[in-house]
Parts: sequence; structure tokens; C-alpha cells
Amino acid sequence: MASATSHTSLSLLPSTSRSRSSLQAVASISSSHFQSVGFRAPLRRLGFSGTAVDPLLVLHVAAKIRGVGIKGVRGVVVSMAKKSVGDLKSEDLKGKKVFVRADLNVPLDDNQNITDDTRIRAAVPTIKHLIGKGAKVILSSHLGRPKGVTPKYSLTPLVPRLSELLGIKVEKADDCIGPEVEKMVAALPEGSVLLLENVRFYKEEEKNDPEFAKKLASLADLYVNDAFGTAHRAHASTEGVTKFLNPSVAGFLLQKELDYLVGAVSNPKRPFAAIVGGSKVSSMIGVIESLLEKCDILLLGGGMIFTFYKAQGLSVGSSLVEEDKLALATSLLEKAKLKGVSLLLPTDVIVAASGIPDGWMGLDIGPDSIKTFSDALATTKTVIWNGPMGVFEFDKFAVGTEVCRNCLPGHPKSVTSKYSLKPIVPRQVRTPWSQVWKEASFSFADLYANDAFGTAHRAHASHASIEEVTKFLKPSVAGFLTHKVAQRYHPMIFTFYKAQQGHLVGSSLVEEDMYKLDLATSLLETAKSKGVSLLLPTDVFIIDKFAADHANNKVCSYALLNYNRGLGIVGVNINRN
Ligand SMILES: Nc1ncnc2c1ncn2[C@@H]1O[C@H](COP(=O)(O)OP(=O)(O)OP(=O)(O)O)[C@@H](O)[C@H]1O
Ligand SMILES: O=C(O)[C@H](O)COP(=O)(O)O
Repeated sequence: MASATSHTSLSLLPSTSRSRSSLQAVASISSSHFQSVGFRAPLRRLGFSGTAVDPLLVLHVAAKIRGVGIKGVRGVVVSMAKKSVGDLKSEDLKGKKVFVRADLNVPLDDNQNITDDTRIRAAVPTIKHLIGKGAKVILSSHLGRPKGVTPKYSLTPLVPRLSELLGIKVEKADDCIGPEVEKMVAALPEGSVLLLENVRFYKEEEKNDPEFAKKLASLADLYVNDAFGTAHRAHASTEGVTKFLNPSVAGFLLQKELDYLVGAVSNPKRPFAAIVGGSKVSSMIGVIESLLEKCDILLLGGGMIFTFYKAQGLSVGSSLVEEDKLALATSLLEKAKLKGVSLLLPTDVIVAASGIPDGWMGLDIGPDSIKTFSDALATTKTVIWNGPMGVFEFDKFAVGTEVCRNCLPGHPKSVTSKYSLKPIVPRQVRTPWSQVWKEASFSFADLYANDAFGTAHRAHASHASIEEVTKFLKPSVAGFLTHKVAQRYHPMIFTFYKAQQGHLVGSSLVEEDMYKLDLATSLLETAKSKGVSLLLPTDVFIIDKFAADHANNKVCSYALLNYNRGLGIVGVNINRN
């Protein structure tokens, strides 16, 4: 696929020579990767050639497939010897007080509404099983990372949804230990649930303080851990309590995830890839070392990559670096080589200006890396994933994580992850949102005006109130603000694209008359003859399904807007036929 213009470097970063020299136009990623995402942050190519683009990858993977084919491994799920809640008999549970640690760390909006209840729903089978057998469930969780008692991290907003899903009225305590809680526990009838307050309101929780663990344990007769998302933490309510409660067993969710994980790691369908991201290499040393023994391809992303870059002598600006782990990074790279594991580091990153004047921070992997990673993932049969590729909490740095997620083999079943991707999957994507919105919201109005210019680029998948609504309300018109800005950033580039034979412009604004097309061609030629570097964006941010249906889609002016702001132009390549 070629781009609209030559791959000229665009100097869009602030005027430090280092920045200039390292920024290039994005040109090599297929549009399908970007149908639903948009880049609006600068890109920096890192030139990390040592391990990133691995020409031997295909051969290596083919060799692994041949090697493994002989063993004939087929996606075996290995059962853990650990006891689970399903192993407990009715007589073990009837009338018993069961301390259930779940991970109810759900996202809440500013009004304390749950924006994604996946974790609550995931906890339900275990709780229902227990109450169905006459147990008294003492339900515990953390929410967020509070420092002391913090009302906005109270578990109270979860009570209605929990009650609804369980079909019983869930009681809620204002604390998680102490005489009041003990009283409430004593009053619990069989088959009921008492939700304790956020266990992290006590600093002793994260410190795994034995006294605190003992107090929690004293509330119950036995223990069930179903908090998979928190299973990597040795906290009082996850690890500490097990020293005081017997039996201590896994809940259904934890058991299921462990089965997948153990199956995936000990007996993977090959090629077997591991994706390790997140913020720090220090917290992943053990994971990486152990994965190097097992996997064929190791993809590294997130903040930890900068320690690897720095260890290779590359400049990393103000990005996250663990200075004391440079030697470790080098040794991990060497170990990968030794073990024949294709260790892929991103070759480019998306950067953001930081408060430090001369600094930039790498906050997501860039398009080239995404392409490399996607290609690598396309060859695999098993993937385990821990940690995001970038600062996914911000839309513009969530792209690497999101695109990799979409490339997973057999997505989503073959994946096991400590790191849940659900916070970055817009809720509407997972529900039949067009139907929901059609019935719920759009029926309120007779016609529609969109004046949300700042959100105008959001038509791709998730924002029904911007694009989907227009299918149900006629007329749908621009508000004054949207109209004004659209006029100002008149996307003339598409006339130039069209004038260059063969470029697809979808439904973008083109001045079709031959005069304008000829004019555009002659301007391009004049620029050439005068030796002027006429730079057109090599890619643009589009709305709607550009790749699927070029004819009926529009290309928005965001690239130009960003160009004018000096923010960089990244997004979807302009295709040639
Ligand atoms: N390039 C980056 N620079 C800084 N932070 C990053 C980068 N990429 C990802 N992150 C951050 O990493 C975090 C996730 O990392 P991780 O899974 O290690 O969790 P953590 O909470 O940081 O660490 P832990 O769970 O070990 O306490 C996310 O909050 C994400 O914003
Ligand atoms: O959301 C999560 O990753 C889990 O609930 C664990 O939360 P934590 O990272 O704050 O321990």
C-alpha cells in the first residue's frame, strides 16, 4: 500500500533538533488497524533495530510449529490441584459464614454510577452457589487505591446492582472490621450476603498486616478467594486471611482463570506468544524470565520498554526508566537470544510533551510497532497477556493496547490476563448499542444538531450520540461551532489526493470540477519545479468504516486541525487503488 505523497519527514515537533530528526510521517500501517481508532499525538520512531523487526521471525515460528506438531498438543486445559468452592459439599456450607474476597473494583463515573459491571457479574456465580447452599456470605473487596477512608471509594454504590444480580437484598456494612460489623454478621440469616466496606480503607490491608488479617478472618468460618484481578497481590484479605481460615478455597472465577492460565502456559498451542506491558520492568522480572523458558515470541510494551531502550544506548527523553534495571534489561535481551525467543520491542512510540521543556515521554507504541506486533500475533495460537502497551487510561495512548487486543488469536477465549482490558472497551461496543440507543434516547427528539466539535472525530464505534443518532433523526445538522471550525479547516487536501490519480478519498470534501483538479495537479507540479517541498499529510484520521466501504464514508479534518496545531498527523494511510 502506498501513501498519498512520498514518505517525507514531517517536522511537526517543537523545534529541538533531536525531535525533528526523529519524527517521520506514519506510512506503513494498514488502514484496517485504524478504522476505529485515531491518533492525535506525535509519533517518534526509535530506530531500535536490534530485536524489534525480526526477519527471522517467520522461519523461527515455522520451526517451532514443526517441532511442536510432532507432539500433537491441542489446547489442553489443565486442572489445578487447588481446591475450589465447587469441591465443598452442602454440609460444609450450610449455615457457615464464608468470607468471600472478590474483585469488585469497578469503574464509577463522577456521579458514582457503575460504568462497567463486568466484575460484579463475574463474582455472581460463586456467591449464588454459596447462598444456594445456605451459606452466609461476607463479601469483601477493594475499590480504587484510597489512602485511608475516602467516601468516593465506598462500596455503597455497588449494592443495588449486586442485589439485582443476586436476586436478594444485599446488606452493606460501613466498615470491614469492628463490633458493628460483627453484630451484622451475627444477624445474617442463611443464604444472605453482607457487603463489607472497602477493605483498603485500612492501610493494613495492603501491608498484609497479620493482626488486621486475623480480624477479618474472625468474622467467618471459611474463606473463598474469587478476586482474580487482585490475585497477584499478597494483601490481608487475599493472602493474610488464609493463615487463619480453613479451608481456604478458590472461587469459580479464580479457578476458571487459573485453569486457562495453567493450560496456556504449560501446554500451549504453538506458536505461543506472551505480551508483557505495564509500567515497570521491575515488577515483571520474574514473569519475563519464566516466560522466556516457555514462549516462542515475547512482545514487550508499556513503560518498561524505555529501560530496555536506555540499556541499548537509545535516547528516551523523559520516559519512564528504571535506572537500576539497565543491566537486567540487557541480560533479559541476551537470555531471549540464547533461548531462541523472538523478543519484540516497539520500534516507534507515541509521545506527549511533558512539563519538562526539553522532554517528551513515550506513552504508547507507534503504528510501525503495532504492525510488527499484529503480524507476530497473527502467527500465534496461544497468547497470554499481562499489562497494557501504553497509558491506556487516555484514549490517544490506548491505541496500541486496543489494536493488539483485536489481533489476538481466537479472541477473546484463548486469552488469560491479570490485566483486564475491559476498561478500554467502550461499553457500547459490547452491547447492541444502536438498538439500545435507538429505542432509549433518540426517541426523545424530533431533530438533531451536533455542536460537539471537540468530539466530532468520535464516530467510529462507540459514540452513539454523535453518529448513530443521525440515522434516526432527520434533519441532522451541524451547530454553529462545528460549522465554523469545519469551514476554517477546510480539508482541501482531498482535492489534491483526488487529482493524484488513484487515491481513495471516500466521501471526503473534494472540489470535483476539472478546473480545481487540474489546479491541484498544476500546483503540485509547480512546487516540484520550484524545488518547494509541498507536504501533504500521508495519513488522516477518518470517521466510519473507511476500509470497508470507501464510497460512503467521510474523512474528517482532524489531521489538518492537528497539523495547524503542530501536533502531528497520524492515523490512516491514504490508499492507492
Ligand atoms: N509508556 C508508559 N509510560 C508510563 N506508564 C505507562 C506506560 N505504558 C503503560 N503505562 C501504565 O502502566 C500501568 C499498568 O501497569 P501495571 O500492569 O504494571 O500496573 P501498575 O498498577 O502500574 O503496577 P502493579 O500492578 O504492579 O502495582 C497503566 O496504568 C499504564 O498507564
Ligand atoms: O483493577 C485491578 O487491576 C485490580 O482490581 C487490582 O487493583 P490494584 O492494581 O489497585 O491492586
